[in-house]
Amino acid sequence: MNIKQLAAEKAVDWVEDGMTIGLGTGSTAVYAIRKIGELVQQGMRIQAVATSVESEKLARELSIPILPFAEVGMIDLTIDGADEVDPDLNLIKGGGGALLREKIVATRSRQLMIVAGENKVVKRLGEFPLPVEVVTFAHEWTIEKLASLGCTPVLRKKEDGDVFVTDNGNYTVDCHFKEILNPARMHRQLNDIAGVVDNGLFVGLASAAVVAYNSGTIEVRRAGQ
Ligand SMILES: O=C(CO)[C@H](O)[C@H](O)COP(=O)(O)O
Repeated sequence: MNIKQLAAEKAVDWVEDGMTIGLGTGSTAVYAIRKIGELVQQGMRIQAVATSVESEKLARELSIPILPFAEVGMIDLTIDGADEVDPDLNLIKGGGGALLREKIVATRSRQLMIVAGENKVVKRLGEFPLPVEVVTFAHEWTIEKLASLGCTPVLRKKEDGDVFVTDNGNYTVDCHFKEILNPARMHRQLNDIAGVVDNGLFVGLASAAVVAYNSGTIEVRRAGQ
């Protein structure tokens, strides 16, 4: 079993009968969705919301009931991946292009549990290029503003060379900072730019991280510990 699967399946231990679950996006979160699908097959009563079109499609294939947003009060538990996790459980997310929906779901969740291999754990955020979702209108100007914050911004493209468009019809700009000294301040500065919809810094949102190591051990880190 690879470390993504190890972490993701461990996190599903926290899923209980009757819960509303937030389904994350990405290659690690997929393992959690598949495991949750098995629980549903076994008769556990779970309802879910998804953080991307892709995750919703997989959930439906696995017969996981997807709730309309209007019918959801609080989400009990969201299980999602991350691109970087720092010692305070601040995160960079959005490598898979779903940061906005992931953040909306995270902020509606009693618990956000991050699942990650040890390679995602860092001392300081920023080595991974920070994804920023921007509206398409005058995105060239928004990119100039992003550069003024000290990063090298790169408009995300697909392998075929076309610009990557998010599930929300926006663009993603990957901002190469190398290091982000103050994630909370950077989060505010980025979202203050007109044209920015949101950015991939998740500050103070994660309640726990399940980290799997190549040795096969699993560590559960809790926020504030
Ligand atoms: O934030 C995300 C998608 O927007 C993903 O959770 C993040 O990119 C990690 O992906 P993976 O598990 O494939 O490494």
